[in-house]
Amino acid sequence: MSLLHTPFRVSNNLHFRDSRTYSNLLCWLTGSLIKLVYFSRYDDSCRDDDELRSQNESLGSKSDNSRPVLGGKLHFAKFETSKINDCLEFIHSMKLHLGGGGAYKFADLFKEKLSVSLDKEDEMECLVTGANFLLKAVHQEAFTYLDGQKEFAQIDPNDLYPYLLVNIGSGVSMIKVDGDGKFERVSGTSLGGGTFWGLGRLLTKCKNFDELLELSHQGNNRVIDMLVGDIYGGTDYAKIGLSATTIASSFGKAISDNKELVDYKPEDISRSLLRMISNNIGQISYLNALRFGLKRIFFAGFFIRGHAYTMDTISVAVNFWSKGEAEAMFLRHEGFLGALGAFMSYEKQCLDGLTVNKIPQRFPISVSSAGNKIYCSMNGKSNGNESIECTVYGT
Ligand SMILES: Nc1ncnc2c1ncn2[C@@H]1O[C@H](COP(=O)(O)OP(=O)(O)OP(=O)(O)O)[C@@H](O)[C@H]1O
Ligand SMILES: CC(C)(CO)[C@@H](O)C(=O)NCCC(=O)O
Repeated sequence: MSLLHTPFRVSNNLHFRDSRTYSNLLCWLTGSLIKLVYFSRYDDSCRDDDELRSQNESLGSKSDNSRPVLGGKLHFAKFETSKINDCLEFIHSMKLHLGGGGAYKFADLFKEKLSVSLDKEDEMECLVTGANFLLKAVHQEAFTYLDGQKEFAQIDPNDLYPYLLVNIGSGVSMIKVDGDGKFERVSGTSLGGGTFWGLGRLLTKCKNFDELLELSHQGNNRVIDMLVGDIYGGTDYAKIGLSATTIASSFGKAISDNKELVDYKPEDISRSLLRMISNNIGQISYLNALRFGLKRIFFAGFFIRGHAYTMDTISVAVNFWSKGEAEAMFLRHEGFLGALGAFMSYEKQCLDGLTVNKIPQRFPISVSSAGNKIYCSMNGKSNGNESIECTVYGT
């Protein structure tokens, strides 16, 4: 694991009752994006402990009157790694940096600008911890997406395992998850989000990822991809189950056309590229699910960005190859699994006996993590900068 791909944790000292705003920052520095997860407590004047405790109890979660309680929110934010200074400025302006421990790639910068050091965490372990936490504790976290239809999945926390977690970051990791802390990275591919963004940047001259993604909306992949119909005179190859519109060869038309790069529209290139990467990931994921008899596949990572065409392509690939047997699911907090997992592991190590409690607004879900009860509810829009409302019980 290169230092650039090392997840870090910036942790401050924890204060209960004696500070009005309590914040605990998790900073996840990997390939392309820096993810931040931090907890901020409500202003004491807005909600008091009794109010939070009774709110939780009225919604079905038990609390212990003898333990201090903090109400607040888990916040999510991301920055491009190249904009590390914006990130540092943000951490500084939000005063998230007080305290800390550890060190690596950006260690000197963090030390110099914020006077904090960084701890190293295991990437796969954090991804799995984050995924398990979200799937068990957060209402409407997982959803299916097919033919433009988004449907939230009802996940029974007692019937979650086993599943395949596919994290699509710069590269792709496929992890078979069997329980809390029980997992195996069974496969991966280097053709991931970095490939889409890297090749896309070179081929279209797009200046940022969002622009490239936006272009793909308007493109037509048939201009560049060679379809079965292009090979079989416009007809299906029904005997082997291929329709005329199936892609026979991604970018295949570029070899036969007497065209140069400038003759292709950037939007068509972007569309073909997105389809190629998404299809390939969907197919490899399904094959791995098949290998281990896994019915559920959860796709995460910032490559997805809640983008309709990406999700649709992955879903179609899983559906096609599994003949409808397996299902692709996506996560609202797709890009924050590692950061959240590191946050959870921080709790395990440093906040012995601490309980994070959800303020369940309508659908309380109780989940046991490291012996603690966790309850969570969501605010804000999916996959952007949003927050999860929490109450925290100290020992
Ligand atoms: N604003 C953005 N800037 C750059 N890439 C973005 C952006 N938004 C989404 N992406 C996509 O997200 C990918 C990175 O995803 P993510 O942050 O989950 O993984 P990573 O941590 O960089 O990579 P890995 O997991 O391989 O270490 C990029 O390769 C790109 O495809
Ligand atoms: C190397 C990591 C784990 C770093 O996040 C990721 O980029 C990845 O899973 N890449 C794919 C490597 C492979 O299995 O071919």
